[in-house]
Amino acid sequence: MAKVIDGKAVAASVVEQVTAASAALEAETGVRPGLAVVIVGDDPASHVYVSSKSRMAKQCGFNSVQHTLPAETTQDELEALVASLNADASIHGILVQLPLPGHFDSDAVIQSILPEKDVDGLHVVNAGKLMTGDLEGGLISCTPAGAMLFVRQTHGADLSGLNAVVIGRSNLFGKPMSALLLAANATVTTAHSRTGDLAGVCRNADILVAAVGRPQMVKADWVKPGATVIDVGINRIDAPERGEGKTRLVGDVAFDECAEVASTITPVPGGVGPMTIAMLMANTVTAAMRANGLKPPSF
Ligand SMILES: Nc1nc2c(c(=O)[nH]1)N[C@@H](CN(C=O)c1ccc(C(=O)N[C@@H](CCC(=O)O)C(=O)O)cc1)CN2
Repeated sequence: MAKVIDGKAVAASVVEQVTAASAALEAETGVRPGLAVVIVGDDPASHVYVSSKSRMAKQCGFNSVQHTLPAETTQDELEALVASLNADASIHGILVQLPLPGHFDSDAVIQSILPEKDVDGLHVVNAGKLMTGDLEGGLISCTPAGAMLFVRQTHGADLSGLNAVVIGRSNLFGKPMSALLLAANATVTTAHSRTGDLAGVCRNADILVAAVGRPQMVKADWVKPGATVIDVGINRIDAPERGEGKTRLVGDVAFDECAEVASTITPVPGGVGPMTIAMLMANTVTAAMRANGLKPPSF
């Protein structure tokens, strides 16, 4: 049976470090890190995530501001709000919860955030810094940064000689995850829905990262014996065994069978998910410290 990574415990230790850094910043400069979270529309899951972000920001000692906008908000109105947050010196981090309702040009909204306040790490300036191996100068997308912390805790900082396969090529996760693994010297394959013999490609991975959004797609015979398996999927499926109409969360990995083959594996829930919010806090204190001429700790 594989070692199961406790994402909640790792996230709690990141939050503890962030809280200490936030207190130190306030003691030295009188400035509290400010995080503005913007949500548009009624998506229930997004509202749960945003509430958790605002709550966690307060717990870290931040000035936490939430803007809740109706689904009918226009592109111009949303970009005007971002512009006002860009100009607000008390706000060091801006996050626009995704997905936005269908009528928005999400990329234009993200690119309107100042790169130094882009705590989601999605602005082209931050994505470009990551791509060119500048891991200290920009802000790194939260979920891949959290997943990478698990990889570092398992394999150390240098992944020379290891094959890593990332299934998924989104800007939010797959591309930055591949870039982080490459920067740590892994030999990286970014696989996706058009990859031929996906199972065979995955079987070559010492580190297998699944972010496809298809419940329990990765099976035991896709996993190299002794591999590290990181599951980024969050899928809600029917769970009639729990009663009529009940559901449960599963990842992109068939956990029970893959745990028999892997040496280390993340669960869903309680694996990568909690790291997303913890690393958002880390990015916010990082942005606030930089804005005040201080060197942030590395998380
Ligand atoms: N602007 C952004 N939008 C979205 C991001 C993001 O990083 N930036 N990521 C996801 C949603 N997300 C945060 O926003 C998020 C997803 C999951 C979790 C989490 O802790 N999951 C738990 C299970 C939660 C549950 O019970 O439903 C877990 O995996 O243990 C936190 C944050 C899309 N949008």
